[in-house]
Amino acid sequence: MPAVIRSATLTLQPSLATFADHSRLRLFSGSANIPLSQEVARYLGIDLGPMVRKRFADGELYIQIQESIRGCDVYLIQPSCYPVNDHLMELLIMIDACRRASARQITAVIPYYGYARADRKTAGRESITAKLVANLITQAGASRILAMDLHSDQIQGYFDIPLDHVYASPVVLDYLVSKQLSDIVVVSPDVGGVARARAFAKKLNDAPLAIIDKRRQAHNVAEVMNLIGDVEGKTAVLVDDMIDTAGTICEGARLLRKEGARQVYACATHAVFSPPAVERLSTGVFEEVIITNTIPVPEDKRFKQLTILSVANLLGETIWRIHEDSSVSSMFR
Ligand SMILES: Nc1ncnc2c1ncn2[C@@H]1O[C@H](COP(=O)(O)O)[C@@H](O)[C@H]1O
Ligand SMILES: O=P(O)(O)OC[C@H]1O[C@H](OP(=O)(O)OP(=O)(O)O)[C@H](O)[C@@H]1O
Repeated sequence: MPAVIRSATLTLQPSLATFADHSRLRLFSGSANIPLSQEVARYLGIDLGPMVRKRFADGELYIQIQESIRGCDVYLIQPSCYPVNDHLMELLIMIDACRRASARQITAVIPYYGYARADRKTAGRESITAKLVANLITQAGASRILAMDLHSDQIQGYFDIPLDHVYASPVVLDYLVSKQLSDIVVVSPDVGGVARARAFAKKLNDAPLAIIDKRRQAHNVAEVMNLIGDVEGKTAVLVDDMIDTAGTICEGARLLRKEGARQVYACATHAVFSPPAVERLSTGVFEEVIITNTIPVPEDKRFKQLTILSVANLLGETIWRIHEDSSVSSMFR
């Protein structure tokens, strides 16, 4: 089922485009999301750097950068999405290869940060894997990180190297505004997402906010309890960082319908889409499911109500600003 893929309206400032000095800027893509990397490269007006990536007979990975990057500022684009361990290892090997090739600065561009939900101990004898991953990336030789919509803010502090954290919300808001929806109520599908939903509501002319009280009795099992706020007769816009098995967002949508919402939209940055997400999302409970391309969505995971928005321009602009030592936060004001 073809989904609509839309690019953000964001464009390079002409002055930057005209006088762009790309001589020290190098962009390489891991294998996790090559179409996104190509779009970012297009935005920046450069080619992706040549790199050999292959597997030995025993499954071990081999990476070789195929041009000199001595003294260069290198940007490595790799979301650590499924299969997370392979993509993470690939990123680590790419960083190591760049470090040993005398790159001046290595920025790991991680549009989706896997293992982010293991960001604290929720029970005894657990790992804080999000911190372990931060240690691995830093130890491999990254000098800075560019991440998008991290599951929780504390992950920023897991890195002792500079981290730029950007939001996909301008792209999603742009699209939502273009739909001219009326009587919107922004809904957080759980208490953990309230700050994100509140910021979203503020940008939608201070739309009212509702909150769902979600519990998890077991991993990957979402149970919604109560709704705080009024959705009767309104257009409910559920906002989340990711859709994994879609339990959270679908249980939430069902509750909103039960409480009288006229229509329900789902907005999430990261389309993790583990089974049975697609079956759950395509039942018709949603008017539209709006996600971005931080994680590639293969054809067989696309459905009628799905809209994919591109964050490539946003990432490209951020990379340019980092490279130029100009403000990143001013993009979001
Ligand atoms: N990748 C994961 N998928 C599902 N659940 C996960 C994953 N990594 C960690 N978790 C568990 O999620 C909760 C997070 O706790 P909250 O209170 O909802 O923030 C925790 O039980 C993790 O073990
Ligand atoms: O599609 P699903 O399989 O339901 O998973 C996605 C949900 O899981 C995460 O929240 P989490 O349960 O970790 O709660 P939190 O936001 O309160 O940390 C995430 O923020 C989504 O809400």
